[in-house]
Amino acid sequence: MGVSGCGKSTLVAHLARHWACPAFEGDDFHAPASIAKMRAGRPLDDADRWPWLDRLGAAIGAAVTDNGVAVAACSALKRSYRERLEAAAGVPLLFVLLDGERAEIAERLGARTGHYMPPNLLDSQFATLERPTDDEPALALHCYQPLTELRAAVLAWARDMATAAQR
Ligand SMILES: Nc1ncnc2c1ncn2[C@@H]1O[C@H](COP(=O)(O)OP(=O)(O)OP(=O)(O)O)[C@@H](O)[C@H]1O
Ligand SMILES: O=C(O)[C@H](O)[C@@H](O)[C@H](O)[C@H](O)CO
Repeated sequence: MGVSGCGKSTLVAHLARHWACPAFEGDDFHAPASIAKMRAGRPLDDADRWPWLDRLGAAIGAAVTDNGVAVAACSALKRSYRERLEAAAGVPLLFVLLDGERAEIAERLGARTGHYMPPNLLDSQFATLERPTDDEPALALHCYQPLTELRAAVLAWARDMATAAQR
């Protein structure tokens, strides 16, 4: 989870390779009207996001039921979005926040090509972001770290969470 361009899709691809598990790209679950809205430089609102979270959550839930584990790249900016996603999945979810400074993420977005999300929506992404609090099953990492370090941190944390859940 995290704002546009923080590195969600990149990390998810690495984790899916490691776990040999299904991977979902949140961008693929948006309604065409939502993609058009973002492309036009207008941020999504709650009404745009609820059905999107329901579709993505259902896909995650089905994959976890079949496979035991799945990973997904989803902004999940507000706590209520994370709760909605988990309710739609029907299985416990763990969240990894890729956090960073606006300037550095803006630089990454500026360098990225072939994506519909305009960099000028970054301010609204940060304004909407509710960082997970201590009572959420979430790990916060700095998105500037090399991917190998991000992956290692997630794998170690997920192992600990799985062990704790079995106790
Ligand atoms: N750990 C990293 N270090 C350096 N660059 C990275 C890292 N992770 C991702 N990037 C680069 O940052 C850009 C954004 O990454 P990515 O598309 O994975 O972000 P995202 O959060 O999935 O974005 P969106 O939500 O807009 O789809 C890409 O150009 C990617 O190559
Ligand atoms: O909640 C949102 O506003 C959206 O999910 C956006 O974050 C984009 O879909 C995505 O991140 C692509 O850049």
